[in-house]
This record gives sequence, C-alpha cells and structure tokens, in this order.
Amino acid sequence: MKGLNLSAISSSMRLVLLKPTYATSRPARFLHQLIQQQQQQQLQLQQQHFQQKRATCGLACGTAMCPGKCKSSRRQLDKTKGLNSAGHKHTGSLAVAQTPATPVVSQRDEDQVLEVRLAQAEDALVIPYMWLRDHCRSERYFNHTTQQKIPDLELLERDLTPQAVRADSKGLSIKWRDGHETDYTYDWLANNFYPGQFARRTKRILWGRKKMESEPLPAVTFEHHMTSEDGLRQSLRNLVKYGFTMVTGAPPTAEGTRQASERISPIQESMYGGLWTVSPAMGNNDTAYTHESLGAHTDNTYLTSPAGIEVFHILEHDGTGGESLLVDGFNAVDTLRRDDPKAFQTLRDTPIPFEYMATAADGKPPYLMKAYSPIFTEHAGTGELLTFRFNAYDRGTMDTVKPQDLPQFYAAYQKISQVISSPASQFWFQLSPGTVLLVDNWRVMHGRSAFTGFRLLSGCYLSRDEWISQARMLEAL
Ligand SMILES: C[N+](C)(C)CCCC[C@H](N)C(=O)O
Ligand SMILES: O=C(O)CCC(=O)C(=O)O
Repeated sequence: MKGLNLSAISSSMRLVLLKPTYATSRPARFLHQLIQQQQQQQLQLQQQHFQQKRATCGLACGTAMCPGKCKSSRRQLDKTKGLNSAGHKHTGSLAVAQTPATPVVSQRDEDQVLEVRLAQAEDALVIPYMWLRDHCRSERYFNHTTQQKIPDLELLERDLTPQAVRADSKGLSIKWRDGHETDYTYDWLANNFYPGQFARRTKRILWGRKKMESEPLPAVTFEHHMTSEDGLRQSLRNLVKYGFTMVTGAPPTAEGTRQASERISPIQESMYGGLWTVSPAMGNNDTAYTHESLGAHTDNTYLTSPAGIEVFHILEHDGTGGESLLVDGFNAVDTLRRDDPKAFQTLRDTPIPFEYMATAADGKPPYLMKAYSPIFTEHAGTGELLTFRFNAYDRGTMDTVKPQDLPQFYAAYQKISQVISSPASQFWFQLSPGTVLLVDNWRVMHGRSAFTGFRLLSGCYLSRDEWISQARMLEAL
C-alpha cells in the first residue's frame, strides 16, 4: 500500500492555480458568455482550418466553396462563374462564397437530405429534411421562454422538401412548401445534429495503479474549487476524466464536506440521511459501520438509479489502517473486453439482483431495496460505458439467471472479480482531514483497509443528473 503522494498533489495544484479565473459566478451571465466565447472560438477554428487547407493543398481559390479537396494548385476559382480553372463547377452548391467561413450547402431532394459541408469539418453533415423541420426553433415551434418545443403532431406527415434554401456566411434559411421559414446557424447545426452532443470535450482516461502512482493526482484546492468557476470546472473535468477528484485544504469538518459537495450540486437525501458521519459501532447494520476492511465496491447498487457521486472526508482517526482504495470499474470492464470477450458479453447481457435490507431503527422505517442490472451497461446512443455496479456485499439472491446459464455467469463474475482485486487495478492511499474525495459512483469503486481506533468519516451522495448537468453547463463534459 502506498501513502498519498503529496508532492504530486501540490504539483497539480500549481498547474491549476496558473489557470485564468472568470470574473463572474452568476450562472445566467456565465452561460451567455460561454456561448459567445464558444462562437468566437469556432470562428477562429474555421479560419485557422481554412488557412491550413490553403497552405497544404495549394488552393488559390480562397473561398470555402471548394470543399478543400483540390490537390492541384492549378485550380483557380473564377468567382464570377463559380468555376475553377480546371473547369470544375461547384454544382448543387447554394452557398455564396463571400467569406472563407461560408459552408457549402447542397439540396439533395432525391434522398430528402441537405448536405452541409462546414469549413472546419472533415465530413459533411447530411441532415434529413425531417430532422431540420423537427428542429425548427422559430416562435411557432419553440417557446424560447420555457425552452420547450411547441408540439405539432401532424408536422412530419407533410411534404418536407424545401422550396428554397438560402445559405450565407451567417447561416442557412429554409423556406418550406407550406410557407413557413426556418433559420439555422451553422454552429447550432454542428453542435446539435448527430453526433453533436455525444462528442466529448473531456475524454475519459481509464486507469490502473501504475498510472495513478506516477502522475499528479486529480486535485483542486478548496479555495480554487469554491471561489472560481475555473476551479469548479477543473474538479468536474477530473471527475469526467478519471472518475474521481480531490479537494485539498478544506476545513477538516463536516461543514467543509458540505461546502465542497454543495459547490457541485445539492446533497442527495437517502436512507442514510443527507450529510452523514460514520464511525465504527454506530449500530447500523452495514459492514461500513465496523472496523473491518471493505473490498472495492460501488454504493446503492440496489437502487434503480444509484447516487452519482459519493463524497468521503476523514475527520478524525486515532488508530492505524483505514487506508482508502479506488478501482476504475470502466478500466476493469475494458480489461475484460480485451482479455475475455465472452465474459464481457455475459456480464453485459445478464441483469443480476442487488438488495439492501435494514430493520427499523432510530425512528427510520425498515427497508427492502432491490434492483436488477447487469454489472455494467452501455449508453444506448453512443455505446460508451455508462454504468458500473459492483458490490459483493449487497448482491442479492440469484433469482433471474436460468439454472443452465449460471455456470457461465459465475465464470464471468469470477473473471471481473479477479481483475478488480488484482494489484494492477488497485490504487491505495491515505486520506487525512482536509482532503475531500469525490468519486463517480457510476464508474469508480471505493473501499478501505481494516483499522483500529476511532475513525470518523463524513460524506454524502450527489445525484448523477445534477452533477452531469453542472459539468455540461461548465463545458467539462
Ligand atoms: C455511505 N454510507 C456510509 C452512509 C453507507 C455505506 C453503505 C454501503 C452500502 N452497502 C451501500 O451500497 O449503500
Ligand atoms: O470507510 C471508508 O473509508 C469507506 C466506507 C465505504 O466504503 C462506504 O461508506 O461505502
């Protein structure tokens, strides 16, 4: 086992502190600024990209009319005729090539799609007319006060071939056959048409012990996390990238835990309450409330939607042991996918039960929580890993797997258990008062070694939807 690498933490803190901070913390204003900033960046990108294309392919035409595929420097655009010197006409193109950023837009009625070739994109967006009409953001179809659609259930039954399409450097406009008109900006189309929302800004980094022990740990100072939007964004990015982050230099109190947590989202109530403190022999019937070790697990496996983040903050400990353990569940699944594709498939396709029983105590009702889920699931849209649930303590009685399928399930379960408990997967460290650990409970498992003495742990749960929303707003996702 390894102690917490403090030099690594402080070097990551230095990096974090070098980043600029934003002047405002009011969400509405911030979103507005964010959008403006994003648009400027995209314009710059478009221009940079275009200049690069010119430099590399020897284009002399100087407009985005040419999709940038010209190989020959002989090709010169005759702007008045839309012809280049090689006689290549940009047929079907509706765009007027006034600025380098003007995309090429072509109407393909035979396929009922509009082809939009953006200057900065490798591939054209090929957008069905149906989608374009469905995403009309005019006052007729979208309430800009509530940010909700105004339904028209017959809309898609009409002939949706555009009567006319106009495109210029600002955006495109479609006049539909029923007389309605829709305007779109290219940024909006690029960000919202498939796979717009799924293109991650922050890539996940799957990790094992070696990586965590050799690189600066994902950490942000309490001051930076609490007072700057950039600090909060850094914490959220760490969560998206590594599935955990630390807030260092926090007040070593339950109030410190609360502040660091609520900076991300409201604390989620559960049958353990909101903000909890845990010590051995608290009389609660869970292994967490003992001196015993806890193998790597995720929490709330028995709920249809487990908590999104679990927060841990050790406030006191006067004995030995009690080191913390983290294991990247997505990395374990990825290892299995490579090493044993059959086991991978079995676990993905076998929902199993998880349950939690508690007798009535301290004025709280009894519970019998139960949920069925495969150990991991994939995102229905992207195929990326979405959830990881693993809790050997709270696994229920196996009442869903057919007897003949049990051997295959147990073999696969054994495989993933081996990956999880292998030293290469396990990152051990010692938490101390003032360091708040936030763990993505849909991805990373936690655990602890056995300990002696009195150890007071404070923590809470945060909702998945709340933290992901915050990450989206701050462009950390
Ligand atoms: C987090 N807190 C200490 C309050 C409870 C821990 C309970 C762990 C439990 N097996 C579960 O997954 O819920
Ligand atoms: O005591 C610890 O450090 C971790 C406790 C734990 O695993 C839990 O509460 O789920």
